[in-house]
Amino acid sequence: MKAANAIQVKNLTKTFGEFTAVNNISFHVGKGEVFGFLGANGAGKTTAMKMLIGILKPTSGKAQVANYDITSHANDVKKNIGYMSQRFSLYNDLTIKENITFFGGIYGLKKATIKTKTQALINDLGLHDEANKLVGSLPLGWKQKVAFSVSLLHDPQIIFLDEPTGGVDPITRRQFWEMIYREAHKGKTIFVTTHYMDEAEYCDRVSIMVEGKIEALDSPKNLKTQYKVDSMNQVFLKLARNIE
Ligand SMILES: Nc1ncnc2c1ncn2[C@@H]1O[C@H](COP(=O)(O)OP(=O)(O)OP(=O)(O)O)[C@@H](O)[C@H]1O
Repeated sequence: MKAANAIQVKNLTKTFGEFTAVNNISFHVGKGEVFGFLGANGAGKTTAMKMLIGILKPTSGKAQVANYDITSHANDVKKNIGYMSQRFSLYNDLTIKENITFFGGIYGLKKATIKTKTQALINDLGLHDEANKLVGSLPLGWKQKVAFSVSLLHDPQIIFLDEPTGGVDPITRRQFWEMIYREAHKGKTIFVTTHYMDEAEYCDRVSIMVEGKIEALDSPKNLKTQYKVDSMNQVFLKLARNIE
């Protein structure tokens, strides 16, 4: 497996009883790449992502994340990745500062580092007036921006984002993607699932999962050429919904 890749997946499969949720998928993600992981509801994205972040054991196949085997070195994988999901991110009943301190502690950062990082994060996001407010009182878009920054506190090489912008307005989504690009330019690898096809256009490469299998994988430009359509939305509809 090539060391230059941040993620390397070979014949990864997960079955639940008779049902195959992830069916023999193989792909790689290069360092510093923004990789979109798409699929309709139930296609198997979350199951695949859970295996890659080391919390679900594959039935068969192999994967390396940050050069660690996801089965034999799951704890090393966890230390070297950031994770953020739309469903769970921050504690609503803690302030922004308290959330940063709490997660910094979980990531094993020293007190002084947490203090410096807290200030940097608040400065970067321009959240001086909100730093001592409960996260629950913030608009969703702001929560997600803070959650993304918190997922970066321990300086992970790879960041997994599971529908990070679900339910967020278009302007905030655009700002969120600017944050993603900034991290990619620093050399971080971004693995992101989304249901927004305009966001798929922002990815360097995109894979589309259908019923547990990866049916397409290429840059948005090449996929549009391959499927002879003008948008990623049409590519997705052709594949995931089987519409001709
Ligand atoms: N623990 C489990 N036991 C049995 N079936 C499961 C389990 N986890 C997931 N599945 C099934 O595997 C399939 C893929 O689910 P998964 O959550 O990975 O899809 P997804 O692509 O992430 O969908 P969504 O976009 O809705 O989150 C679904 O049919 C789901 O019901």
